[in-house]
Amino acid sequence: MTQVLLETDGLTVRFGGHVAVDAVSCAFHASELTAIVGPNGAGKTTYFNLISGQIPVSAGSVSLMGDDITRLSVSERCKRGLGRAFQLTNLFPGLSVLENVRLAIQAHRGSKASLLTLADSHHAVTVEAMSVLERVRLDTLRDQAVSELSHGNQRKLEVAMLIAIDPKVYMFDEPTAGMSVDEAPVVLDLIAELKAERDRTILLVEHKMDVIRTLADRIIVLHNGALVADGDPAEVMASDVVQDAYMGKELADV
Ligand SMILES: Nc1ncnc2c1ncn2[C@@H]1O[C@H](COP(=O)(O)OP(=O)(O)OP(=O)(O)O)[C@@H](O)[C@H]1O
Repeated sequence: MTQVLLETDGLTVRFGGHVAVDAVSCAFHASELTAIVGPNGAGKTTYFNLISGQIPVSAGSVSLMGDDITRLSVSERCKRGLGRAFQLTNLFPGLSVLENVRLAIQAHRGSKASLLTLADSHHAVTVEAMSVLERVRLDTLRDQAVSELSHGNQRKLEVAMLIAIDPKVYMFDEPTAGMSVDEAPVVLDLIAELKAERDRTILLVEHKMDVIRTLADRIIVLHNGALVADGDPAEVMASDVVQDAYMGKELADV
């Protein structure tokens, strides 16, 4: 088994009396794409929010490459290699496509950029940004203001900005939602490439079964905040527990 990059142990959050994520223990490995599925309100987005630090935990812990990051801020987690698309990297609508990616790269480089001369740094960042934009097929729109992009292209730009900061763990929450049929494959191909090329852990919250079938190495199922199934996609999707969860039946016997 490959290296564990991310792990949650007994991860729990309560909102008043409601347990939205209930003692979820799970390890995620390098080069593995895990789809997180479950019916509406199962706790998938809340589990993501706990991992990325958007909300504090009630109990349990999150570890990244063996380090406990449970008390770290969103930006500290990001610096350590946890990258979440669509919430982490806010777009700057008044700036161009290229400037948005340049800013992501510069923020990621931080003090390292000061080792280069200003002119060299500017050129290097532009070259890197253009290479990322080519990957998401947005290079021809480099000078367009983000506010003028289609919804699908804005989401592709968010993926580009995430690739630019090169995280160890990628978190995607329904990455193709709202995209047209010709836009979605570009993003799905990219996600598949990231796993193969960069040896990264990818977590994907997804409802679309065709996307899960194409990309997932593993599926975990949340139901009423608890982890109720974990394993090979075909077996998990065929299991009684998943059939019951999606049919909204009781899972008292799990
Ligand atoms: N900040 C909050 N305060 C109170 N309850 C919350 C909060 N955030 C989430 N919840 C509740 O926690 C439960 C899990 O919600 P969550 O959005 O994580 O589910 P989900 O599996 O992502 O659903 P969907 O597939 O519809 O996006 C829901 O009952 C939701 O109402």
